[in-house]
Amino acid sequence: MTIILENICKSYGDLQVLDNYNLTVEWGRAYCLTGPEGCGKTTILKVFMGLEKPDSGQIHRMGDYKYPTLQSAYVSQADANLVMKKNAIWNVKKVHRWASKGRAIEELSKFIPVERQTIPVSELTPVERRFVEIVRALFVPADFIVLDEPFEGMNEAEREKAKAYILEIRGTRPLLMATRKPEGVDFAKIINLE
Ligand SMILES: Nc1ncnc2c1ncn2[C@@H]1O[C@H](COP(=O)(O)OP(=O)(O)OP(=O)(O)O)[C@@H](O)[C@H]1O
Repeated sequence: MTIILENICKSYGDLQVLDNYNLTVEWGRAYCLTGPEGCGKTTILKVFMGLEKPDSGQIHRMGDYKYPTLQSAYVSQADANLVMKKNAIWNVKKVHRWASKGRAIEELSKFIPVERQTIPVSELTPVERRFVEIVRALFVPADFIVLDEPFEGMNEAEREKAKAYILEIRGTRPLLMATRKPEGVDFAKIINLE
């Protein structure tokens, strides 16, 4: 399955963020969009997932004649998918009605001590919250993996741990990520938007 963004244009008011942008994402491949703050990385991820509608241009989801969008495992920037007053287990479990609490604890325990899994995620450190977002996103099956600044704030050891977890669960699914600084991103083709 190949997903192609073709001649995508997107503006917010007077600000043109994407001007005839093209991207081909092939099955089994990993890509990392990089570039300075505000250059349009998150916008591309959202257009790719079908969360933002482009002003013009085509999105080809080949082989996907039945569904308007594909299912994405999405790690959003700045913990946008987390409910801050709820705990980590609740945030992971809510991703799917069939998700089991036992499995949520098992996965979270790879990154966060059990006693910290039951406090509101607002009281976790920013890096712990990144781990919750990653576990949450990868908890249920999806067609592809989309990561927006997944390793933000992490030291090298934390990043390597998160990376190994993501790559193991990912299998052969396509992966698209975005980051201002592609440090340690040796698993993806770097696409510089500058
Ligand atoms: N919903 C929106 N309404 C108005 N402006 C927006 C909206 N979303 C994004 N923008 C603006 O579009 C530009 C591109 O935003 P985008 O989030 O895609 O950039 P980015 O490269 O991901 O930046 P960062 O590195 O900060 O995450 C920015 O100037 C941003 O302020």
